[in-house]
Amino acid sequence: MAPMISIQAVTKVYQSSRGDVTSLDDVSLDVDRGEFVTLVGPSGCGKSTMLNLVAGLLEPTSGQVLVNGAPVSGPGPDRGVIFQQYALFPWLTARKNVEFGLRLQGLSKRERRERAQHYLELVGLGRFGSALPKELSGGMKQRCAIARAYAVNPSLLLMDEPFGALDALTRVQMQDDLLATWQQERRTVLFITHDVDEAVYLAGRVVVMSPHPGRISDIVDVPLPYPRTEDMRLSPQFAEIRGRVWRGVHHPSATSNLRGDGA
Ligand SMILES: Nc1ncnc2c1ncn2[C@@H]1O[C@H](COP(=O)(O)OP(=O)(O)OP(=O)(O)O)[C@@H](O)[C@H]1O
Repeated sequence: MAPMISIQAVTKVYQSSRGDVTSLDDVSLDVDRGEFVTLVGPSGCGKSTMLNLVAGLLEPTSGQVLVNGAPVSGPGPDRGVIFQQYALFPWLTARKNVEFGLRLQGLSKRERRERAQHYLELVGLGRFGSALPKELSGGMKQRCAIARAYAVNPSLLLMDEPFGALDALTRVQMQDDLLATWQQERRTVLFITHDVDEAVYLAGRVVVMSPHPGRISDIVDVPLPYPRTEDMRLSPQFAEIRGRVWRGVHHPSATSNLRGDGA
């Protein structure tokens, strides 16, 4: 079976007023169905560019991106995208926000309502369907955005720093909530973060990127089972994996020779 995502020798060059900027340089990556992969790296290493290429919001300069075996030629309902800013419609209730994407799928009013309720419950907002976004906390808004993305039943979730605007405690809670949701309805997830701890805690595989030009400098397996727990987060094994990812992010030249050695 084809991998869910196949990024094949992709280079992306932006034309800007300051000349050409090579954002991604000959990057290849396959992600299997049901995998949770995090992308981590310093600012400007091309994480968002990579996610937007998979989302179909950008086109590669060379190389190709396949989703489910087919070349990406634009956005589609098979891919749900969640950005740092919650992007909820402020004039719609939480339920109507979740229902919004379902209208395009031609579901009846009753089906839309049931599906929205199911996903609101899945993210712990079952009792907040009639609340407006301004009545929800930052974490609740982001859970609502996740419910909306899940409800359209995408096979792939693309998340660009979704917890970046949240305080540290809410963030940890959101990580557990997201993993719980993912374990129940296993979608493939590509998740961008600056936070090394978050990258390791969530992922089955961490892809470490380095900038100028953007490349993959290391790929680190996280062999910890799900569900992930606080004890795991505080374990020596976690510390060891985090150490390797940390070095990859902060001292990219030291780890770049690891690439491809399967270590
Ligand atoms: N529209 C654009 N025009 C010109 N250059 C761009 C454009 N978008 C991104 N870039 C450049 O491409 C490089 C990669 O940007 P990208 O946003 O993908 O990185 P990132 O790793 O997601 O960064 P951050 O973590 O800060 O969001 C950067 O050098 C950036 O300045």
